[in-house]
Amino acid sequence: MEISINTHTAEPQIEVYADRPAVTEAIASKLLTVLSEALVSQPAAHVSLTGGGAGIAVLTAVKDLLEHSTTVPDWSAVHFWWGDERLLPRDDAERNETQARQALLDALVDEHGLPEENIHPMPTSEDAAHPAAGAEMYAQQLESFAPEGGIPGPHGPLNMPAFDVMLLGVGPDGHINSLFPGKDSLTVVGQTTVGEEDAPQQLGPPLRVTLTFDGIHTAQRVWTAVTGADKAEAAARALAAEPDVSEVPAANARGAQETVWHVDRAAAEQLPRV
Ligand SMILES: O=C(O)[C@H](O)[C@@H](O)[C@H](O)[C@H](O)COP(=O)(O)O
Repeated sequence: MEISINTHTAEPQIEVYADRPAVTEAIASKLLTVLSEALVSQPAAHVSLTGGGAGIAVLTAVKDLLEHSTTVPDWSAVHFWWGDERLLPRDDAERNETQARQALLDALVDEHGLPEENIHPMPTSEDAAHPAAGAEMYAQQLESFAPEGGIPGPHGPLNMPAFDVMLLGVGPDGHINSLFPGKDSLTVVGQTTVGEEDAPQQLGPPLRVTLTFDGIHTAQRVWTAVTGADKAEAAARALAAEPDVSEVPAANARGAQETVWHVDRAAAEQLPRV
């Protein structure tokens, strides 16, 4: 199964920072700016969140920045979605939703005017009996925020909101969201979400819901947060010339208008173009 990069998306730009705090502060600051600017000409802005250490650290950095930043979006017009989730009970500590609420979203709701209904978590194990059902439920939620006619994608229009920013972490094996090397989910086209029954054991709970590559590629901006020496090989493989996406899904972490890899020095160690 060889999968190529979707070349109708933006070539990756690489930004190297000293360490994880520098990566997460930079992303947090850009996020506040991009959302504020988007809301000048749009009624709403949509952000897709991710899990993992770096993804959650970005949210903590946003919360820290709120204390002294003068560039702050109108949170009542910002919607938060997820790129992947574990099919676990509501409030389970391993859910990306639970971690994101603790890191940032609870504070935005309690103190900064984010309406609870603007938070769009992926289904829990109470909501959906299995990942395929959860994926279908989330596809319907996404569809209810789709612009008329959907968003153009390489395999036809997709019914989902246009994400202004999609945050992604990258696993040491090169996965993004819950798109893991060698899995059938990588070949799914023309739909926004897919279920994963068998995430690699060492990466936590096996039952997942994830956006597809097509779903990721509709995002205007895709920003990765990649830190630590254990990510150096995955980053180098993803950013090498002509990678096989089925072996390193992160090679296809690309946005419609902008793709930025935010890496710290340790993760950049093996990059060909830095
Ligand atoms: O649900 C998840 O686990 C994530 O969405 C996953 O794709 C994560 O972003 C990577 O595994 C990187 O995680 P780290 O930043 O912890 O390495």
